[in-house]
Amino acid sequence: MAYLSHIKEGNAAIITINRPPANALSFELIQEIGNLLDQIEQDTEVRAILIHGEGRFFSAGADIKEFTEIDNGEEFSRLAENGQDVFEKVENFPKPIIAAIHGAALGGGLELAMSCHIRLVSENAKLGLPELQLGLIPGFAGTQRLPRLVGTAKAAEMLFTSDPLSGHDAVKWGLANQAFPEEQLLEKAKEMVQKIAAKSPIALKAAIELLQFSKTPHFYEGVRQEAKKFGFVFDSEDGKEGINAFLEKRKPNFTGK
Ligand SMILES: C/C=C/C(=O)SCCNC(=O)CCNC(=O)[C@H](O)C(C)(C)COP(=O)(O)OP(=O)(O)OC[C@H]1O[C@@H](n2cnc3c(N)ncnc32)[C@H](O)[C@@H]1OP(=O)(O)O
Repeated sequence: MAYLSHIKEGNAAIITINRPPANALSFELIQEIGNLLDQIEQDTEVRAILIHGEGRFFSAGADIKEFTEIDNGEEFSRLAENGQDVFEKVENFPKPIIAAIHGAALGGGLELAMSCHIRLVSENAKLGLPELQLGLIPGFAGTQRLPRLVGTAKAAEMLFTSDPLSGHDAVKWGLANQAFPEEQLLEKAKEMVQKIAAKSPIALKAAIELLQFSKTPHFYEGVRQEAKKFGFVFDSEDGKEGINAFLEKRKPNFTGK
């Protein structure tokens, strides 16, 4: 089943995520992102990429329904490592990737968006890492990428409260580059991707490689620790309670076990 499609417009590739109802990032969809990027990397006609979501949201995060198929924390840690690897490929991709975010980019959806080089948002979009609401923590490098963008204090507030930022506030905090009324977002994002695609692919690749040096060895150690702790919290009773509460559409009752 293909949840991603792409079309070429000039020297840009426009990727659409289409997995109703919420573009939740299933294991399969995350693999598809990696595979499609491998394909696009070889396509010399494509010099810049735009990724956006079909339907109501950019992406509401990892597929919480699939979490119930996972038996133990170790498997959950592997799920995190796999997502981290694909999103690292996104951030290291030799051609610029813009995320156009409407509706919501939550959890893994925001982690995907944060691994893109540029984020354009609709003013009313919701951007957040609400995993603690599920008794979990982010697992696709969100604990490391969010503070790089918004600072540690704001990242702590967003993690601890699970409250998302509006698109407007995401720009204020440096999480997004620019905000537009939702009906203009795609058009504005397409204008930007075409502007970037007109640049030298050699210079773009060099600029991306240089931007990666802002990631210190601590970033990679933090990402490794995140995957470990992602599995650890999954094994707690609170982790099960949070996931069940979401699926049963009720508030979780966390006991600290
Ligand atoms: C390592 C990474 C970890 C993670 O990413 S963990 C996941 C983090 N994400 C979240 O916790 C977000 C969860 N979703 C929500 O908070 C809400 O949803 C929204 C704010 C996105 C939308 O709310 P509303 O407009 O009231 O719609 P609705 O009825 O809640 O959702 C529509 C349908 O979409 C499904 N859905 C939403 N998010 C997810 C998801 N992350 N995984 C799987 N399904 C999801 C729902 O269940 C429902 O489906 P149905 O109509 O069949 O009841």
